[in-house]
Amino acid sequence: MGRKFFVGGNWKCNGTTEEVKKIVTILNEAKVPGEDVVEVVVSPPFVFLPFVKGLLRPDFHVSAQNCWVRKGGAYTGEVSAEMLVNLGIPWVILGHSERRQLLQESNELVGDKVAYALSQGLKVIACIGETLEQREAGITAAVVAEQTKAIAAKVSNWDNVVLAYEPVWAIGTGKVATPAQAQEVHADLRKWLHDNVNAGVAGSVRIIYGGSVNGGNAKELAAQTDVDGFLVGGASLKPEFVDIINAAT
Ligand SMILES: O=C(COP(=O)(O)O)NO
Repeated sequence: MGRKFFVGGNWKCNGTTEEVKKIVTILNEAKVPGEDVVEVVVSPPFVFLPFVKGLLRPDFHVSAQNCWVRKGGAYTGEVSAEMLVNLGIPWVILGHSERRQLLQESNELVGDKVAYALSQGLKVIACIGETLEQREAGITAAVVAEQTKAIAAKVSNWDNVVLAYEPVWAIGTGKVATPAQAQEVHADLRKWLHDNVNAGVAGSVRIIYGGSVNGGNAKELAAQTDVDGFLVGGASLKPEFVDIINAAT
């Protein structure tokens, strides 16, 4: 396989200057594997991005949590991909379920956002995941395939894409997917990529899991063949984020 382990920390809409300084100090002092083993990307709110980038250790990287779908301009409140590039922010999370649910971001819009961000030179953590109702209805595979298809329809080069499977029912609930549940969906996604994109992309794209990952469950999840890392929410704001990074080894 040879896929480098990836651990993302999605801080969501959290933090004060003091809190951010504390988190970054913990990260800067953390004993973790080298970046040849695990890639660590933390995603503060926009307002803290340059601040965190300036304080964070050089082997960790920063990500935005979203960006606009086209070139900047008369779009009040939006932040463009060009602005992130201008600030030296290399990554962006797109299609997070909280934006799909709360802001009605459609599969097509997410696909367009991913394509535009890549076109501007950003690396993308593209999020997909089913709701509890969809899982209970037995349509998880179809839902995540549809979400991935909308991204694949607009992406020609997957080198700078990490796919994050985040079951909505596991986000912020403490109800983490079992290792078997995560492995099943990740394997389905890798097969979908193999059958609908190509074998090279299927073998190289990192598919990471998000949804109530913590220091206690990360190791077992990381041991799954097709789990290539995590996108961590709540626990990324705590010292246990370091334990999650170390689950890579
Ligand atoms: O939304 C998440 C996961 O959040 P939690 O770890 O808090 O479930 N990652 O983007």
